[in-house]
Amino acid sequence: MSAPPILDFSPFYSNDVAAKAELVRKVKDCCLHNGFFQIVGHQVPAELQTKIFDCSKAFFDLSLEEKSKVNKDLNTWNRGYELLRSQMLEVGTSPELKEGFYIGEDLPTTHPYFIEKKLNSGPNVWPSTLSPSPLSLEEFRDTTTAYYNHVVSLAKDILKVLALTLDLEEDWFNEFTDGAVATMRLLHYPPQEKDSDEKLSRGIGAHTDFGAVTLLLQEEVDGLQVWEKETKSWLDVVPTKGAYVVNLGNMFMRWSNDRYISNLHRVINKSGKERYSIPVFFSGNPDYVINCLPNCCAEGQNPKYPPVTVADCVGGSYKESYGRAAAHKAEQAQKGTMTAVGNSVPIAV
Ligand SMILES: O=C(O)CCC(=O)C(=O)O
Ligand SMILES: [Fe+2]
Repeated sequence: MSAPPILDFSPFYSNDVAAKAELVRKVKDCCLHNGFFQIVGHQVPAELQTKIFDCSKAFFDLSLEEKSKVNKDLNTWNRGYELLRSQMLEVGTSPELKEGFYIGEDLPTTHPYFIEKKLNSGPNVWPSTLSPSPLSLEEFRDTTTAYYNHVVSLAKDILKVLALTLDLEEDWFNEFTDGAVATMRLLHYPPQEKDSDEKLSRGIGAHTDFGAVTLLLQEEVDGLQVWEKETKSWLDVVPTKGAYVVNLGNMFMRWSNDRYISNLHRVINKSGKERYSIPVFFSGNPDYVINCLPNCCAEGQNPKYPPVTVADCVGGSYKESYGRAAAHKAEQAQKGTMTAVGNSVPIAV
């Protein structure tokens, strides 16, 4: 088996019943194998994909002082700038060589999700300048918002296909996708130093994603790798222009009673170039209760996991990973090897 296969998603939008059934079959194979596939033939405009990378570069080119004005530590609902080395997903490695900018649905402070502190919900935060980039702040906001909406809509279409892979009605996930929370992060991975310790250095450490499904757009620089347990090796996911790398998260694996896989992946940027990528994490309606999916538990057997709300399932994983980075940094600071300023990232759920 090689890197995640590239599937043509366009039959989902056509009347070609046979081609759609074939797509469903291929997606199902991937879900059972390692939970990763790539798609082309979606409806996210190529032009928007290019524009959002321009926005991402303009943001990360800002001075640290400017980026720090929208530091995500300044709010508790996971919006804004995440410093280099804030996260540590792989136990035993160094904090990760990446910086990020989090955007979600722009909910007003009067929205019930915000009032009730529901999973990563609240207003977006925006930089106050993009200078010297020629992009205006309005273009930045409009582009990132339009892109986010397109990808969230694609995620819902992918869930329709996932329903079909489980012999369920196409709209089976509607209650889960209505009022869903999804978080997008613009990511920038500076090139790893050539002499950095390979065993410890990570753009993002080996991890599985927390939510239901992740849709990732990579720019042209590679670095993403997916674990293959059969050969115990890391497979490179070479960027394909315009394609989404789609993977199932831990919550979907739990939901399917471990029938479908949430697989390990990581990023090591050895290219010597700046790497940019944009994952969108689709979590679902925070109040929805995840309870073993139909056709995922053998007759007469009990599901492996008790019911859990989306908010508890996804929120718990966030807390754990950021806590790990904070603890590591505190330890380093105590040893006098690193300052502990601005590293802990509390997440409200
Ligand atoms: O940047 C990438 O290619 C992967 C990012 C990722 O795995 C994540 O943010 O969870
Ligand atoms: Fe990931």
